[in-house]
Amino acid sequence: MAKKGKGQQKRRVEFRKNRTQKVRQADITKQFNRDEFDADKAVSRERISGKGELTRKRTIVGHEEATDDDPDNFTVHVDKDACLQGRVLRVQGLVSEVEAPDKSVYQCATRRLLKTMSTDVRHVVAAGDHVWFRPSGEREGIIESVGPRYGVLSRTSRGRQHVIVANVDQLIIVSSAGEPGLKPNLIDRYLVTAESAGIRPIICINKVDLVDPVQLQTIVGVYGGMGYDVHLVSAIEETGIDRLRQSLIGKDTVLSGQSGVGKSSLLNAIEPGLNLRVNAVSRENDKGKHTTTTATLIPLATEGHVIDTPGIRQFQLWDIIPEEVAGLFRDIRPLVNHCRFPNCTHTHEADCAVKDAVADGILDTRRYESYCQIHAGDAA
Ligand SMILES: Nc1nc2c(ncn2[C@@H]2O[C@H](COP(=O)(O)OP(=O)(O)OP(=O)(O)O)[C@@H](O)[C@H]2O)c(=O)[nH]1
Ligand SMILES: [Zn+2]
Repeated sequence: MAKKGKGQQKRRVEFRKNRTQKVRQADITKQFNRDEFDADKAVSRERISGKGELTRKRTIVGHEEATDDDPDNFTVHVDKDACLQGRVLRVQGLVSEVEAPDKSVYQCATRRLLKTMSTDVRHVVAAGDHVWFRPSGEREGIIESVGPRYGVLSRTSRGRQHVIVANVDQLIIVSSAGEPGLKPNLIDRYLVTAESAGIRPIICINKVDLVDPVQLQTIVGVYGGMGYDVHLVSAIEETGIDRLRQSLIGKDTVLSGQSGVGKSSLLNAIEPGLNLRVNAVSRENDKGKHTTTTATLIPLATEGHVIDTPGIRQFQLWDIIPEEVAGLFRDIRPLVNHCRFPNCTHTHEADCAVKDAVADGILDTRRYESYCQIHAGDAA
């Protein structure tokens, strides 16, 4: 018996040694491919309800390239000479506010044919959509076609995907170095949400004037090492603001983070008056019935928009199932294929490459703990 036990132990040690080698060879950082956030892919993720499986699927509603006689594939012919291209700034009931190329805003209804195509999305038109619309009357129009979507923030209600905002380029995760103190686990939650939606996350640590920069080295190292952009800024002292402002140009950006971290102060520092416009929209939303879901794109002076909704500012993880979480952690994803069990949850199993990576100092312990919390569905 004792002999067999020893043999087994030896095999395990061998197995682990081989695997550690393979993992090191894989060179984790190489796999953090920024091209994933390439807008061209126009891909959104959809869950096959009940099975916990994921497929990647193009969400195309009324794609412009197609013809009327092809009703099954969500295609509509658009007379481009009579229509304008625009961007939906927000949707309120049946009316969409659409920004034309000359920046004027049209109040648009939606063509009935498009509405009948609404099968797997609750609303045919969502804030952020790229549309073709036919102008009519005084700054009014009809939306004729909706372009493919990427970077979709959505939630599922009663088995249907409810798009809150589409075509978001990036999510700025705002946290603060002090008052309130840094909460890396909360940053991890936002990262998981962004990764799941295919939106490029940017980590912004505000109020660096309150701490010794040395205190932030570890966290900057961990996230920077994974390929994330990390900005250390102070809205009050205006440090790092120029670089942050640059990253917003020509992009559609959602800003989120806990209350009090300085989101409003940062918006003020980036562009005077921007925060006032955001606040005006928030106040207006508060009056409406759909407080948590009415997203609004607010144009920036330098092209691009910031997107604000009270619901998105402090949003929680949406629609993420436990089995998905490891794949959304950039530092854990390359390890999972090396676990002994294909359905390893990386929490209690033997011969788990993720746990071994923590023990070997390859994976940051705090990140692993964060994974365990999110996997267990614990609140931040
Ligand atoms: N020391 C320091 N304080 C800051 C900085 N930025 C903002 N603050 C202060 O932090 C507090 C909160 O700032 P806000 O900009 O209102 O924070 P917010 O994230 O918009 O908060 P909510 O509107 O509640 O979501 C205010 O008292 C600001 O003056 C900074 O860079 N350094
Ligand atoms: Zn494992």
